[in-house]
Amino acid sequence: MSQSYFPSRVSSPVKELANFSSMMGERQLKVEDVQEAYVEHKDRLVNALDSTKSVLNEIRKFNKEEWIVRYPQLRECAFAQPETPSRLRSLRRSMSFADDPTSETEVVVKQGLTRSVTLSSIPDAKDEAEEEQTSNIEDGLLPSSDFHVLRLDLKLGANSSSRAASLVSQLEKASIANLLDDRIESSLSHVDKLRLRVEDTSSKVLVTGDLNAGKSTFVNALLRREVMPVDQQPCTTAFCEVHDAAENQGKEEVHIIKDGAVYDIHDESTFTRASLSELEDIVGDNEDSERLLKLYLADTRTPSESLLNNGVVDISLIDAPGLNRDSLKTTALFARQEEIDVVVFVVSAENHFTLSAREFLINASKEKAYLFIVVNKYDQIKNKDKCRKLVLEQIKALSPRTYEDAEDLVHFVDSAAALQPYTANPSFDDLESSLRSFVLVKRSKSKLQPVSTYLSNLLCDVDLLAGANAIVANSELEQANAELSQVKPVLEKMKAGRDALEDGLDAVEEEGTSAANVRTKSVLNFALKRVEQGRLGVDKPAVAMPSYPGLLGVWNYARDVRRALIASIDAAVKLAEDEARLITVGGVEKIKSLADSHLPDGVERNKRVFVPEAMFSAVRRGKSAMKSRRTSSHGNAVVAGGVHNLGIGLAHRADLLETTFLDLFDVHHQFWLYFGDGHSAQKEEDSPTPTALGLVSVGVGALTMVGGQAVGAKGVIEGLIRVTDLFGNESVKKWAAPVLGAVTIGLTAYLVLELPNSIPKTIGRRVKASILRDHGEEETSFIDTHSERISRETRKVLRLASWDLRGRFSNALDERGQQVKEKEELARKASTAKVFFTGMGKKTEEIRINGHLGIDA
Ligand SMILES: Nc1nc2c(ncn2[C@@H]2O[C@H](COP(=O)(O)OP(=O)(O)OP(=O)(O)O)[C@@H](O)[C@H]2O)c(=O)[nH]1
Repeated sequence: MSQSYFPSRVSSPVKELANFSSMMGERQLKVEDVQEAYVEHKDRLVNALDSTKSVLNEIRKFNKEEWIVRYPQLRECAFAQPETPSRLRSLRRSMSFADDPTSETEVVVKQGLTRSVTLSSIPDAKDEAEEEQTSNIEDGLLPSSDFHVLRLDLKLGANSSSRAASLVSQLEKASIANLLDDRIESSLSHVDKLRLRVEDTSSKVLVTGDLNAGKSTFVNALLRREVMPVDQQPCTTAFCEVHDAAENQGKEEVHIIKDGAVYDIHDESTFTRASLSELEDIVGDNEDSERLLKLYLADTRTPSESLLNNGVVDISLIDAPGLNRDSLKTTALFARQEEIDVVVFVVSAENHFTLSAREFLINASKEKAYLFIVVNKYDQIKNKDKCRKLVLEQIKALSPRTYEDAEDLVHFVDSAAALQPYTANPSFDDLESSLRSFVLVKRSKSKLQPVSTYLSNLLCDVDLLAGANAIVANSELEQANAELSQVKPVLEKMKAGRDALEDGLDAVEEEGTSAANVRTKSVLNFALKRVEQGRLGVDKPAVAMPSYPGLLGVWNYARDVRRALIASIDAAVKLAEDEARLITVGGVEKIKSLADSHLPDGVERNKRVFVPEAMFSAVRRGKSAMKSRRTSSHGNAVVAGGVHNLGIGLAHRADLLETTFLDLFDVHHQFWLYFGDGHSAQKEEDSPTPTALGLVSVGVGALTMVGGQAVGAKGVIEGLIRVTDLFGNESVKKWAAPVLGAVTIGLTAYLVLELPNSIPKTIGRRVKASILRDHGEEETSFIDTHSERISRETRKVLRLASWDLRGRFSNALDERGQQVKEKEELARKASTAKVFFTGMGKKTEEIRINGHLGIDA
């Protein structure tokens, strides 16, 4: 089944009015039937006009509020396949739009009473259209693929400059839609006028003919009253228009229209009133000027008898002057007027057609194919058959179509006799009946048919417009849906993954930060422990542990050991930072992979390259920072630790590098290790130079150290007390001093020999103590400060990276959300438009069927 935007044409509409002419041929035709058919036709047309109006208004409203209606342009299809049958090729059109002339779609345009536009890619539609087209061509309907009524004059003509033409092609959709709206608006006002015309029941019958042919007598016979003056000498030149007195409030009267005035029954200034009895004089007085008189007559006969008061159409009879050279032009002009529905030509059976009559008839038959001919004074003719034959032959030559319907249109009568009361005059009755039907048929042709044709054309245009727009709407709907099917899942996926991304980023940040923290603590803990033991804090330090140069170089040795140990702490901090860098690199990589799995294609990834080396550095701006500046390999970057006096850069601190005597013999340490509370020792280490007490302490220290190792602290103290006691004894004094001196010297020698081992430990302890003192004297403080600093920096970098991803994700989400919203809106509009335009095709079809449009009435 083909996909068509319109229903298939419903066939066999009622054809009463189409059969009017043939009805004319039926002698038994009843006047009432014709009247009824006319009224039905009129009512159907009025309904069709109203429905068309509402359809046009709907399009205008839709154009303004919902959808910019596109204006299609159809051209002979340039790209139809050569093997396509020529008949089918004639149906193919290349459709483009005025606002987009370059994009062409091949369509099949079904033309005829109805019109549909179908995509040529739909095979069934081609076959259907082909059949339709063939039958229409056979019916004499020529194919036309352009607009009839709603045509927009977008082309500036062949002579227009190419610049102007290109301007036209660049017209925007909206401006073309506005032009279309204007066109529809003017069409609507035309529909209003047509409605007035259809509803206007007045119809004029012009009675003219040769001089003295008996026109006035004929008019009087139709009225069954002697109203029009007969036998006027010389011939009258006035046009007497006879109306039903009902139009003049039932009053019988003559209105003489003033020269140059446009007659208005309600405007006294346009005419002068006179009584019917004055008519003869008025007509007689107006011999030289062609005046128009309005006669209002009361016709008392029933509607089925009366011509004037027939109940359907307000017929007015116009008794025109007899044709002569002077009046010929005026009468011919009069006959051409649009409101003249029927021309009744009165010819005398005695005289046949004069030269003026022939001239008039030839011209009139061009304008009005059928003429109603009254051959008057037939009673005067002896050889009636011969006369009839001769007259008909003349008519055949003058108006062939009238001749064809001669039985209805040519009447041989005796008008004078029709005026005789109580006299049967069947031929005149027959004439009257035919005339009345003819007036209605002609009226149908002259007033209803043009309306019907206009409506048919207009509805065809609506079909074309709706069909083309339905195709556009459908393709926009398909496109919007296709785009939605791509964009929507992306949006859904992003929405669904939003929490996972948040959790993932939080986890990366937390894990990275905590890993850096733990790792720093472990590295520094390890390093400090080793330094305390007199070993380097890291395995591969930049500054190696010096080798012991001997007693003479002990001072330099101590200084070098101190420097190496301090540098190794620096190295440990650096190591912790390096490890944090690695952790950060890992975190950044994880964030990248989160970006890959959560950011849709086409979203730009973070282009900034992460430089781990840039971590733990900051650009110094303040002067105060100059003190601890430490230029790194990254230009102005200063290692953070150096800036904050937190560790890295210890090897550059003069206070820490200063070597003291206590580095050689840490007497206080040893002493307080055994005798103190373990805390006070540090206080004593503030003194950078050896004091007297310090020197004395060396000996005691050495003693205690030796004693501590050899005999135990308690034993040494007890020994010392005993030694003190001995000094009180005079005999002991003599030998005790040399012995004590010798012991001291021995012990000192021992300590000196131990120096290569003890110095690193001593210095290590002192260095650790100094560093810890710098950091609030809490052993963990130094480590915590660094682990916090390093983990904070790690968090900072990871947070920046995740913020960037969050930002990109949120922007992409908003963008996709917006896209989906836009596409959904597009799809909604296109879907509404598709339904609207498809429905429009159905509506025009209904109007056509109900209004019996496109039928030759
Ligand atoms: N016998 C006979 N005489 C008729 C007939 N019709 C008209 N007449 C006479 O013909 C004469 C002229 O008739 P009018 O009706 O005045 O003719 P007209 O065509 O109106 O004349 P103009 O307007 O002057 O051209 C009158 O004397 C009528 O009585 C007819 O059918 N039979």
